[in-house]
Amino acid sequence: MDPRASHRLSVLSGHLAAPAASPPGGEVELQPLAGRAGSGDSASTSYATATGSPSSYARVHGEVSRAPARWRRIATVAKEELREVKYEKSEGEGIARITIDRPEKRNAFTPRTVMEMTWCFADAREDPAVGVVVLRGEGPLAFCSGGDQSVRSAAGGYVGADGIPRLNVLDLQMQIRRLPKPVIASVAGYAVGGGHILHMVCDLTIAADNAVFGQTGPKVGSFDAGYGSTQMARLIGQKRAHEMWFLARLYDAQTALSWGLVNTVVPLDQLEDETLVWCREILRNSPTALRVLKSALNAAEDGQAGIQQLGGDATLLFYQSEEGNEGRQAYMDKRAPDFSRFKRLP
Ligand SMILES: CC(C)(COP(=O)(O)OP(=O)(O)OC[C@H]1O[C@@H](n2cnc3c(N)ncnc32)[C@H](O)[C@@H]1OP(=O)(O)O)[C@@H](O)C(=O)NCCC(=O)NCCSC(=O)CCC(=O)c1ccccc1C(=O)O
Repeated sequence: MDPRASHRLSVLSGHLAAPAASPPGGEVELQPLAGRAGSGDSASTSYATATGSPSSYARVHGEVSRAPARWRRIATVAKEELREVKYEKSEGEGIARITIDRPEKRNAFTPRTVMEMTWCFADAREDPAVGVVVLRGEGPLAFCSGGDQSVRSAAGGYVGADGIPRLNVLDLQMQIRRLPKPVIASVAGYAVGGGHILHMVCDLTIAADNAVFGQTGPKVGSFDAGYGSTQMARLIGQKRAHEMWFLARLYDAQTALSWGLVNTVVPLDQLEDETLVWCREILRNSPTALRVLKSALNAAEDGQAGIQQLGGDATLLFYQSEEGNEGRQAYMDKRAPDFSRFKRLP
């Protein structure tokens, strides 16, 4: 563990020995996350204190529950049976979980896998009960090993049952970027090639300690000159991005953490729990704040499309305001709008 985190934890363990008063609902209590290996930084975030005792915020909110979720499997989405992806929602919690389900191929994706993921992400976006989406791979060996090379065609893409070559993962990347809810990549095992890019376009990445990251494109005659290059350079810097693409090496989870490619690293057997805790912590926060922040954090990188997303959020909020509705109502009433009661704040 990071020595700073270890020091903070030991300082705080004295203060946290007795559970804090539980807020109504009793689901949470303040206690250290014992045995957690992580970046240290994130492990200690909830406990950071300037006074030596838990802050009033920490006392009120406490730690989130680590109880297992109750997952409900959804077998059909958009009237299509899911064959290469598993889709689940947590009962009563607001978490949607999408699992690439081709472990025998290290979760490599075909055009069909990508379409199924697209349907699931669209469903998660539309469902008002969903507040956060998790993307992961089936089994401990791979998050995703990129495009399935056995269906890659010289005709210019990956080919499915319809015989049409596609690079539809590029649309999926944009869908994740523009989904107005947080998306977390939960990575066990290999995240390589197009699979590495998928985790990079997610908002957060939680890695197991067996996770391995890298691009293989130059070795297999492929590259991603879109987000796969630009987002990588934003995350880890130009020199490292050049290294990652030019040498096409694979890197372990600790290296990925030190490079800023992932948010935290946890033991493999804690990956699911830790991902749940992050989801639950996010779900406590204001959905509108999260939505606007996601747009804002992506706006500069995404150029006009990013500003459009952020601008859309502003319109959405304005449509909910009295001032916005005065304009609409006046039009419907066939009268001049009266905006005089709305202040021009400095
Ligand atoms: C992932 C490995 C490092 C794992 O190694 P190991 O644990 O030793 O397992 P293996 O024995 O190699 O694999 C088990 C089994 O799975 C098959 N398999 C694994 N990955 C793939 C794959 N990507 N395609 C097809 N099959 C795969 C493997 O052949 C084995 O099958 P057997 O029948 O048992 O032999 C290692 O497997 C590995 O290096 N895999 C290849 C990684 C790779 O090169 N991926 C493709 C990179 S290119 C890409 O993803 C482009 C995608 C794309 O659509 C795109 C296109 C254009 C622009 C942008 C994009 C974009 O994605 O952004």
